Order: sequence, then C-alpha cells, then structure tokens
Amino acid sequence: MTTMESLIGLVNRIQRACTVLGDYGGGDNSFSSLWEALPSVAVVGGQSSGKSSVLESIVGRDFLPRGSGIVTRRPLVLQLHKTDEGSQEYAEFLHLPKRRFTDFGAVRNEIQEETDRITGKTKQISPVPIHLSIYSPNVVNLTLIDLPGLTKVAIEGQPETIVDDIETMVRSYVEKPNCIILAISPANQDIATSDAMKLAREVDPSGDRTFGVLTKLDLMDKGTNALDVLEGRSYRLQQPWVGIVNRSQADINKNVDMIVARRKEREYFATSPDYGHLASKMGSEYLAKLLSQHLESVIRSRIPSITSSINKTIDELESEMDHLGRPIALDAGAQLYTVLEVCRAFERIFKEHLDGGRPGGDRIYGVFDNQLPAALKKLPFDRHLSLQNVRRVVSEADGYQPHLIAPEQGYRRLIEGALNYFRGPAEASVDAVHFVLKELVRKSIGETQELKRFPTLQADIAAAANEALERFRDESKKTVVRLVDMESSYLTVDFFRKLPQEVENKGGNPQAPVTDRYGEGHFRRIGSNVSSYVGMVSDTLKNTIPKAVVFCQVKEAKQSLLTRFYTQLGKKEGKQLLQLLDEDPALMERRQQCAKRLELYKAARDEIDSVSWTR
Ligand SMILES: Nc1nc2c(ncn2[C@@H]2O[C@H](COP(=O)(O)OP(=O)(O)OP(=O)(O)O)[C@@H](O)[C@H]2O)c(=O)[nH]1
Repeated sequence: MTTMESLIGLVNRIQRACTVLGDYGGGDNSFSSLWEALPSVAVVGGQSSGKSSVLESIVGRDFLPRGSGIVTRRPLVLQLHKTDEGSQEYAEFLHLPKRRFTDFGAVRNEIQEETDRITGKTKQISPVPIHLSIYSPNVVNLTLIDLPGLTKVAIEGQPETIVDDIETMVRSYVEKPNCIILAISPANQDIATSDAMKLAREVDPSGDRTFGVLTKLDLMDKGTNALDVLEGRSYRLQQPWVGIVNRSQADINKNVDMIVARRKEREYFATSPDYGHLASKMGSEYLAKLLSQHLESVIRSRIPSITSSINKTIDELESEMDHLGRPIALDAGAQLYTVLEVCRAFERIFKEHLDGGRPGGDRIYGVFDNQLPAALKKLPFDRHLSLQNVRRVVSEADGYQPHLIAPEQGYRRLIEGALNYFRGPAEASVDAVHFVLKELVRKSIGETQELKRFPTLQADIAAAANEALERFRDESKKTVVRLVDMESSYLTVDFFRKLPQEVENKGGNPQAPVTDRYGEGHFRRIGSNVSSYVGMVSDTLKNTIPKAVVFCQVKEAKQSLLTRFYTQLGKKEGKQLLQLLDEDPALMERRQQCAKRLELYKAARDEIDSVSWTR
C-alpha cells in the first residue's frame, strides 16, 4: 500500500513544481492546468469568521498575519509535513528555498512582506500564491489553501472592485471539481447568512466536497447551541460538520500558547453539556485528521485519472514541440545546418508542386496546351496577308523592276513580317510560366512548416527564389526570341521547292495559259503560300517554345532555384546566420512555455511512478 505520507507528499511536490512554473489555481493560463487536476483543500469564509484561527490551530502555531481589514490578499498554499516526534519544527517558503524559519513570528512577517511584494502596499489582491511548508511533529500531512476572506464592503484605500475581485478569486479555486472546500462559518451568526455556505452551495450543490466548520461555539448566546447545524439538520452535507473553539481575541492578546489552546478546546468539548456526546468528532485536531484522511482517499482515487491526464498532456506538448521546432543551436555550424535543412524542405515542397503530388505544376502545361496555341491562332495574319498588303509588299520589294518569274524578295519580306508576330506569343508564354512559378514559390513558402518560425529567413528565401526566377525568365525570353529569329534567318527550302509544281499541277491542263503574274489571282496565291509557310512555322514553334521554356525556366527552377542563395550563405558569419534564424518572439515564448510545461509534466509523471513503486 502506498503510505498516506507519500500520497499527500506527492501532490505537495507536484503543486510546488506547478507554482514554480506559474501554474496555479485561479491563474490565467492558456495551457490545461496540472494544478487543477490535483486535489486540494481551500479554506473559505467571511471576514473574521475564524479562518486564520482554524489554520493556526490545525498547525498548532501562531504564524498568520493579523490585523484589521483584508489581511490575506494572496492565496497561501500551506503544506504541512509531519516529522518524527521530537524533531525541530521549521517552516520554508518556496520563494526563499535556502532559508529555514524556526521563529514563526518571522514567518508571519515574511508572509506580510511577500504579499506586499506582488500586490504593493495598496491592499490589492493577487492570485499568485505564496507557498509555505511547515515541518513539524505536531501536524498531519495536509495541504491547505488560505484564501482572502469574503467581504461585503471595501475599506478605505481599497478599490471598489475588491469585493468582487475577492469573490472571483475564491470562486476560481472552489469551483474546480478537485477542490475540497473547507467552509468556515461562525456559530454566533445565523448559518443561513454565512458567506462560506452561500458560495459552497453554489459551486457544490450536492455538498460532496464541502466540509462545514463551525467556529466560535463558545461565543453563542447562553441557552442556545449549534446542534442543529453540527448534526446536519440545518444544512445537510455529505461530510460531517466539525465544531471548533479557537482562541478568543483575549487569548491572542495574552499570547496563549497554541498547544494550550488545543488542550482547552478538547476540554471544552469533553465537558460541554451540549456537545459532550460529539466530543470525539469535534475540535481542530479532529478536523485536521479528518481532512488528511479525506484528502488521501481523494488523491488515491484520482491517481489514475491524474496519470492519464498527465500522459495525454505530455503527448500533446511533445507534438506541439515537434511542430514548433527545436530551439536554435548556438554554434555557427549547427545554425548553417538548420538554414540548409529549412531551405531543403522548401525546395522539396516546391518540386512536389512541379512534379505533381502537390497541385500547380499542371498550370504550366495549361500555358503550352491552351494559352500558347490560342495566342498563335489570334495572330493577325489575315491582315498581314490580305491581297492589298501582299500586293503592296511585293511591289515595294520589286522596286522599279517588277519580278519576272517569282517575287523572291516579296516572299522574303512577307515571311519576315509574319514571323515577327511570333515574338509576342513566345514572350507571353515565358511570362505566363514565370507567374505560375512565382505563385508556386509563394505557395511552397507558405506550406513549409519549418519556415514559419523564421520570418527573416522566409523573406530571404522568397527574395532569392524570385530573383532566380527573374533570371530564368530573362534567359528564357532570349531563347524563345532566338527560336523565332532562327525561323526568319533561314527559310525551309523544301517548302518552296514544291511550290511551282503544285501551282502548275493545279491547273491540270498544260495547255492553259500561264497565270497573269501581275493579276489578283497571282497575289492571292502568294498570300496563300506565305500563309501555309507561316502555318508550318507556327506548328514548329508551338512545339519548340515549350521545350525552350521548360529548359530555361522549369528545369532551372527545379535544379538551381536557391543555388546563388547557397553561395551567399557560405560567406555568412555566425552573427549573420543567427540573424537569418531570428525567430518570431511569440513563437519563442510559446516554445519556452511548452518546454517548461513538458518538464513539469514529466517530473510529475516520475513522481507518480516513484510513489507507485513504493507500494
Ligand atoms: N472566542 C472565540 N473567538 C474566536 C474564535 N474563532 C475566532 N475567534 C476570534 O475572532 C476573531 C477573528 O478570527 P480570525 O481567525 O482572525 O478570523 P479570519 O476569518 O481569519 O479573519 P480575516 O482574516 O480578517 O478575514 C479573532 O479575534 C479571533 O480570536 C472562537 O472559536 N472563539
């Protein structure tokens, strides 16, 4: 069996770890809170209901600040550790790990000062808890959280909102299903008006996790008693009510020792005509034992769910850490490696877009299959080869001496003029593919998870890739224009060799008169011959332009999009590399939080494992 000590000690250790990492009940946290999964006991009550007195008598020591107004302004997480009989009592604060307090007056001062350290002297409240551990043979293992007293009016110097602020803070603790509520009400007030019971009823209507504590039994009017409450008739709870008699103000003024006070309390119940029959179930010592046992059994029953919640959170945090990436290494070599790794990830995605696997590459084929043929079709050859223009160009080419057989010069000029039109669609194809590539770079950058961390590197890669694409575009343009120019520079002789025969065959009658070389039909035929030649060239270019474009732009983009960037990278020094890897601060912060949390949860898991082993 797991010992009680180890179970409560386990939760104590996890709670401390939580606080170190800023995870505490009532805190504002974007992560699921481990604290909330842990059972704890919160002390709530109206002002002057006797909360401090109950806590002190559970501890058996005077150590809480006293005064008028709201004294408790930060939650006090009080962890009690039972030590061997005869050992010295001491206290330790989590915020002062190296100091052992044996003087409990000094503990009181430190609580006061530490409260002010966060809240200032303005009497504000803060949800950041103070952790105090007390090691003593006179305590039972127990963790209690002392919360500010519920109040109805703000006193001078306090903001008006304090009444609500306190309630909100107290509520944020007690509404958690794992919180055991120690609700303190004074017996000399009507239980129906108790602030503690009002809140407890709201957050725990079934009374499952509320322990009702009735203080000031000794201050009740003569002839009255609290048996209706203590025996559960006035207000039913699943747990038994406990009556308490704390030190009176006069006792406190006289410095009546806590141990003496405990004895007096025992005597009070033992000799009380009203409560004598309940004596064994009354008093602060009994309350401490009751709570400790209850806390232990609650912890025991929760361990499996705590463990599974811890394991689930560890998985979540680990996958988030993977997603956020590892922290940046300090040496330049490792930094260069990181930059290269990220660049490669980007290049891989970019290639997937081109080669298929990711969409977008098909749009390049769309340029070749639709845009280019459509643009070629739209070229104004009809106008260029109109009868009128053919006649004008041929006549101009002839000069004063009209051609005798075939208008060689005229043909050349008409063909050259027509071929010039191909530059437009050729260049437009280059541009269209350029824009597709640019868009794919943009997309790939967006899809490279590894890049998300590094806005600077992302911008630099985008700039380098786009600069490379511009270069490829220039090269590609030169090449396609060259293809067109090549067509003009040497015409396909074969085509013309066949022409005259075709003309003569056409008539079919050798006797027919030779066509009038200067008539309309003649020029029409010239136009039609040029048109067929241009059509042939158009078919050729429809095939060769895509080859040039793929060769100059697509293949280059796949192979050497970042080549120049890599060369420049090689010249960079450590500092410049670090600049490239300068992360988004929000992300850095998130990773840090994640890492810390992961550490906490792993530590918690180890703690739980170690307790399980001692069974
Ligand atoms: N006679 C008698 N006096 C008590 C008892 N419990 C508390 N008192 C007195 O009631 C006063 C308030 O008690 P505290 O323990 O300071 O009450 P509190 O709820 O902590 O008060 P705040 O922290 O100011 O909200 C003190 O003067 C105590 O001595 C009791 O059971 N009997």
